[in-house]
Amino acid sequence: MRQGQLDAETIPLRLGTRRSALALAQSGMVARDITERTGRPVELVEITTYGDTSREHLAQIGGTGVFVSALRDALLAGRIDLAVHSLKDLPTAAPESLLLAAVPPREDVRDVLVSRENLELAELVEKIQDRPVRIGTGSPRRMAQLNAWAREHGAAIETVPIRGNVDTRIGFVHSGELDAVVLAAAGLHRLGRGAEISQYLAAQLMLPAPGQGALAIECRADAPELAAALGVLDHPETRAAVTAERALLAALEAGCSAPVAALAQAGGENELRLEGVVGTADGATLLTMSTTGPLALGESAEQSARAIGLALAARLLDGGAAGLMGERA
Ligand SMILES: NCc1[nH]cc(CCC(=O)O)c1CC(=O)O
Repeated sequence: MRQGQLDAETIPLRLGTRRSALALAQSGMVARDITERTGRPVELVEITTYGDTSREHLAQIGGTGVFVSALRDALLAGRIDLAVHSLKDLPTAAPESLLLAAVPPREDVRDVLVSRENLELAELVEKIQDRPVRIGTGSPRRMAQLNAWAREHGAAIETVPIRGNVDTRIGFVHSGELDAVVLAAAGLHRLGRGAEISQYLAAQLMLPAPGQGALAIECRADAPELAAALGVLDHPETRAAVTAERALLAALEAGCSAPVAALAQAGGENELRLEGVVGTADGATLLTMSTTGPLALGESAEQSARAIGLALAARLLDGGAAGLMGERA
């Protein structure tokens, strides 16, 4: 215990983070933000997760949720006061003992291509005629949409499952093993590596993952005062958007095991427009639907956003999503 510190507000908040460059960058930004906006000092506590050390493919060790559970364990054990996650890695089922204290403003939601000679997708296809264009991604969602694009354009693309941190993935392009990799713009921006982006993929080509580009700041439910203090970092429009996207994902997870993409964006006149894609990883089937609903803020915000996600999920399931097989994005 520190001596002479009677004022709890001067004791640093312990912010749990993964040790990857991206996690440290994200956590550092949130830590600075908290200190700036609440005056409270924050210290980073590095937590090693199984996902950081395992060489197995993500799908084999249960998806990106492995990154989250070690942080949640540390929260529940009282080793840290708050955790920062990439929202897209957060399982849709939240433990009741934890609170989503804040969802800060979203970064760029798009996926991007980092490619050899800085070429765009169409240019790669044009240039490489003697073999399929090799594009690295371990995400069935990205595979589905890349393969659907290839079918539509009569292009030969081979999606190559890869994993690892941003450096490792981009390294496959520099080594010549792959022609391109697909990554989230948000991660590269936060790492200060936006200059390496060869192409921003439009949502019509590559709808992002539910929650992509957004962060989640989580704390224990038995710390309501801390949750309220962290609430100054919350961006209600972003929270509403990711709530709709994640409600859609949760409903589809219950009904099918196909890759899912979803993006909600505030439109004019206080509307939230939600688009969803469900497909097969080979891109042979891609089901795309959208809906709009009220962008409610305040008391009814969560329920209203969830309803939009559930409504679109129901339509997608009706439209055949339930019959699509494959792995989850
Ligand atoms: N699944 C890993 C992951 N989780 C969050 C991001 C990027 C940052 C974000 O989307 O918020 C990434 C890397 C990527 O998909 O390129």
